[in-house]
Amino acid sequence: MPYATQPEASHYVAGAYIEDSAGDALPVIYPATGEVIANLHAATQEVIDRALDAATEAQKEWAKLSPRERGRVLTRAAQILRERNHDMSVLETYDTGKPLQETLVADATSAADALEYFGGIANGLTGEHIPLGEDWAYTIREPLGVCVGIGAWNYPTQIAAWKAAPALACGNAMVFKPSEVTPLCALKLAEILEEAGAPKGLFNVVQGYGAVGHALITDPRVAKVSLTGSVPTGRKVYSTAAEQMKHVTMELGGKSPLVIFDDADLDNAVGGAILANFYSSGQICSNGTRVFVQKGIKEAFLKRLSERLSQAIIGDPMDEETNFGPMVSERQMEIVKGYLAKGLAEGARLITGGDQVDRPGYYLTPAIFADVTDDMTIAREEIFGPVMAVLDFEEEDEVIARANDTEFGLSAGVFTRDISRAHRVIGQLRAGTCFVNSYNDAPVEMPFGGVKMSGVGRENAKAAIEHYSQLKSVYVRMGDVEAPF
Ligand SMILES: NC(=O)c1ccc[n+]([C@@H]2O[C@H](COP(=O)([O-])OP(=O)(O)OC[C@H]3O[C@@H](n4cnc5c(N)ncnc54)[C@H](O)[C@@H]3O)[C@@H](O)[C@H]2O)c1
Repeated sequence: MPYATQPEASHYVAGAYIEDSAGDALPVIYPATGEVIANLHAATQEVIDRALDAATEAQKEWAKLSPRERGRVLTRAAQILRERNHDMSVLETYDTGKPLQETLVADATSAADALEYFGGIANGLTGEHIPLGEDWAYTIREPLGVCVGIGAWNYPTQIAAWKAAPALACGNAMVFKPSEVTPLCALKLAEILEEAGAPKGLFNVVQGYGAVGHALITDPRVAKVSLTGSVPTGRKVYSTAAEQMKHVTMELGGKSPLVIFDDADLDNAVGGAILANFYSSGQICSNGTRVFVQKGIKEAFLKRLSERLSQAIIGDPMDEETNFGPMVSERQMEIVKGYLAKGLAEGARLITGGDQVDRPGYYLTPAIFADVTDDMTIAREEIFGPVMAVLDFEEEDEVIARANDTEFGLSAGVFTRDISRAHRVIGQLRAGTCFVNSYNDAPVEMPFGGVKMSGVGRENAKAAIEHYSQLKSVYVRMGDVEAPF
């Protein structure tokens, strides 16, 4: 292996790599070959304690710094990340299997964007002055304390940074637990933050399965948990956090609608549907996997889509020509195969794809089902793989009702040349993150998150500040106190 994928140790705590081999084995598998590329261990309670103690100590000092000084550390970390973009992208590809063509532009770069953004606004996080006649009040925006971040496996660098950047900007410390499937990238982020001047213990990484996540969120030293994961995990984590009244951010799953009207620009709509279903081999929470296509454009849409899909270059993700990589794990590939079989059994028409590629690793060709109906399993459940379901519709009101008929509400998109219709429809779709004539853009300046079962709270943009800080109100009396006795 030309690139060192085995880290010095499993965890990064208080500014150093530490190991405790008593923890459960955590092998790291390269999805493109099935090879083990690193051997780690899940954190033991001792490691968890050390991380939470270090974070508690570091947070006190960090919160005393001026916001400008905190911001400067984040901005410097962004710069280092950009300088190391190539190595970070290679590591992201080893961790996830996503093609280097993607990771070079979407992962460490997005993480750097977040650090830069929150570094930039740190010194603008002020309270307000409230005039009350002679008296007055003011508010102070205070940190929460120690925050726990728990990640999913599809965007390991980005998820870690999207949580760390606003948390640290607000004066919090963080203990981050990456997904057990992709544990490598967050360790590098911890190194870089410290190199940029973050105090030891401010951002710690502990590895582990769900039990480690559970131990972190039940610990009284923790003030907040931000989870990126599935709805079933979100339910558990939210209810556990509620027992100690902890703050939460929940970035969960989706089954988002992409609505294509027959006046849409065909190539843009097809491009949008590809981005909404096949980028990162379909392993994106906000994907528009229910593609509602108006009857007038349906056949042309399917034809153009099939043509463009034949241009997918499936292969070695380290080859920059490759634009479609493997699934993250054998388990995920088997889950997706199960959905493909259900789609066929329930009567959907497979237009193309869905085959396991004859090579090592966990490759499935991108699949399109047409004639999908609302009640089919592939139209109701999150698949988290390269499977597009195309559903027909005729009327605007009809498609809005059907698009909203889901427990999820993460994202939604509309393609049409009629600008009034675009905004009218988006206005009625129950989703947190929406797109007009586009899909899956995630600039850090725009809030990201879901409604209904897809989540609570928002990441990115100024909105994230609300979720990593709390207001203290102070009433100031200028005159004498009048008491009844
Ligand atoms: N909304 C978003 O921003 C977003 C982004 C990416 C992925 N996702 C969602 O993530 C899911 C795929 O990721 P996944 O398979 O890693 O999700 P998952 O729910 O299986 O795991 C997510 C994380 O939670 C941890 N975990 C599991 N049980 C836990 C428990 N009881 N207590 C604390 N932590 C626990 C896991 O170890 C992992 O780190 C999909 O549903 C996808 O939609 C959402």
